[in-house]
Amino acid sequence: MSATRDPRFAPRLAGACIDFAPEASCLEIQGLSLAYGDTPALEALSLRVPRHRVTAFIGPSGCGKSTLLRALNRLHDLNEEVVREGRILLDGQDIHAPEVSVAELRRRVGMVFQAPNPFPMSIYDNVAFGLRLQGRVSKRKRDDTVEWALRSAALWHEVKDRLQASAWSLSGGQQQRLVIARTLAVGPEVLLLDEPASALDPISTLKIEELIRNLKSTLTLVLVTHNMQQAARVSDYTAFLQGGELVEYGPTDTLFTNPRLRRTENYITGRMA
Ligand SMILES: Nc1ncnc2c1ncn2[C@@H]1O[C@H](COP(=O)(O)OP(=O)(O)OP(=O)(O)O)[C@@H](O)[C@H]1O
Repeated sequence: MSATRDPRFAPRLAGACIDFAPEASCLEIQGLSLAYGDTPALEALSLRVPRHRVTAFIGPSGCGKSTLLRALNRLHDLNEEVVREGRILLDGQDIHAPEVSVAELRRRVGMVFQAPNPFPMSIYDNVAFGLRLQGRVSKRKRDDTVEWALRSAALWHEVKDRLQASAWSLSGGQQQRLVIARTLAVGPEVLLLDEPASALDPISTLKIEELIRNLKSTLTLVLVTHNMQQAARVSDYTAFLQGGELVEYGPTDTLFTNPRLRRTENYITGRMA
């Protein structure tokens, strides 16, 4: 489905930022400011992330892309230096509300990092890991879910005959797809991807990009990338950040071909590192 054919996704421009109807939004960031001690990293940032779309965060090094992504599943909770203001809503619920379980939030909002990080165990056990933590699941159900997750991560055909082999025997690209399968196995609604292909060769990168495009039929995806061609290839919407601020947010094709602000244009045409 095209990003613009669904009327809920019709652009509502406010300045240089698109907005979505609340019912079309999966995540809503409201006035989020975040500092590491005295050093501000995000400044009163507001945006809605549309459901079942790929949204890319781009911007120069240090602009706050990863900080923002990590805030979406509360990865800053253990950093006592971090000071936060503002709210993040997942399906309308404040993710910092006292009744929210962080473990359940992280099940619903999965995260994949730059370097593949499979656990030191078999391929099967990696994917089954989260299911085992969830408690009693029959072996039959576990086997079915492991197969489903590996198929969804486009890895099943490469590993189905060696599920008991060590995950570390896989190539880097296969390991990253295994990590995605491990995340999918617990049934997330959102997948956060922090430079998921930057450590991979070009063919593995294309496989991850194809996977991201395919997963949006069932998931909401948010991608941090340094690679503007990658953002252009896989995302429906792009948010450009600079100095911790949201500068421009719009449909990816518009933002790359006809940005509304000079700051965005300077960045995407390479006039700024
Ligand atoms: N754990 C931390 N402690 C202190 N400062 C941090 C921490 N993590 C990030 N920062 C600072 O916060 C700012 C934003 O960093 P962040 O990693 O979010 O940027 P980024 O856009 O993802 O950068 P890059 O593209 O280089 O990964 C930077 O000034 C960075 O130095």
